Amino acid sequence: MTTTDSAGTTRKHTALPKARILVEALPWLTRHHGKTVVIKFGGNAMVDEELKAAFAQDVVFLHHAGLRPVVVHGGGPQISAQLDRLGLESEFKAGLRVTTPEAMDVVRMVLAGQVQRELVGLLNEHGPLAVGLTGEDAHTMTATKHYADIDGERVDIGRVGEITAIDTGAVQALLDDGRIPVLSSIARSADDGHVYNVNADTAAAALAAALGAETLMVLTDVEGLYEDWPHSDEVISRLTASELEALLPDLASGMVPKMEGCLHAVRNGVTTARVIDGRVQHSILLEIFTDEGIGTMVVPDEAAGTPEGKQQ
Ligand SMILES: Nc1ncnc2c1ncn2[C@@H]1O[C@H](COP(=O)(O)OP(=O)(O)O)[C@@H](O)[C@H]1O
Ligand SMILES: CC(=O)N[C@@H](CCC(=O)OP(=O)(O)O)C(=O)O
Repeated sequence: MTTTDSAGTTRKHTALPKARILVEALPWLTRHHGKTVVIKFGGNAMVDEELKAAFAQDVVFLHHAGLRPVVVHGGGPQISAQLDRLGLESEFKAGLRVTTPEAMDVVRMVLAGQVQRELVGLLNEHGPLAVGLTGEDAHTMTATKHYADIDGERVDIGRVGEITAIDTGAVQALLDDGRIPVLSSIARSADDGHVYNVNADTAAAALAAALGAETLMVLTDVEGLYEDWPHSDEVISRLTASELEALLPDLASGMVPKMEGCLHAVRNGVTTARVIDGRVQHSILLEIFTDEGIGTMVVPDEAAGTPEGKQQ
């Protein structure tokens, strides 16, 4: 926009579009204030340094905007790379890593010792905010051994866990203290004392439900849930829990735990679960604070009649 004053001087105003963006954020700031948002940062979305730094900025922004962000991180590709360096194979069944006791040591080392440390470090460049923990800490997550269901058969896939209980005490205390909890998806079993490898999408969804979060946001390396993957890249922008349930048997690999997690979350009190493209810089801010919803949004059946778009 330009203006011309009485002396005939023309000035270009560049600030207005920036102000518009801030004003557009106002209703979303009001709506989300004080609400808990669980953000799952997938290993495949952690592709470069700039993206990781932008992710940290977004999470810190949410914190300063009055939301209560909780990060659950993945690290599948990072675990596979380390196993490979050690000459150990990566095998997946039903979308889950077959985890031998030897591989479990590597999973724990990479998630808690490498990926979590890196994210905590990036967040803490903005202040003393992030505190890392695993599901083992303060019994935040308790697991039991999970068996994969492959064509109706119960298959042993080693030290893979499913969550049986969540104690939100430590996470709530950190949030109340103005911190940003960063969780690795590892949990101890109360049955046998072993530490188990839990899929990070499943862990994030279970935590979102236990915390009574408003939003579960899953950042990955695709635009959202594709309708006919891998044949088309048409993203499903919104679907209800029942619609998602009907789709689940046809989903493949990495999307299975993600969409099962979204379903679990919205069936257990979370208002919306979203799968968004973590390769887009500042995708979290775009999703939370602007009118343009991106990715796939899952809503409870009761919300079926509400308008399209970011109304939840
Ligand atoms: N219907 C689908 N829509 C989108 N992606 C799909 C679909 N089915 C399978 N995928 C695969 O799921 C992958 C994401 O899951 P995953 O590799 O586990 O990522 P992350 O590390 O983010 O958890 C995508 O890169 C894609 O290859
Ligand atoms: C049981 C199981 O498969 N656990 C995952 C845990 C990490 C994870 O989920 O990472 P992403 O989110 O990056 O895929 C694994 O070992 O790869």
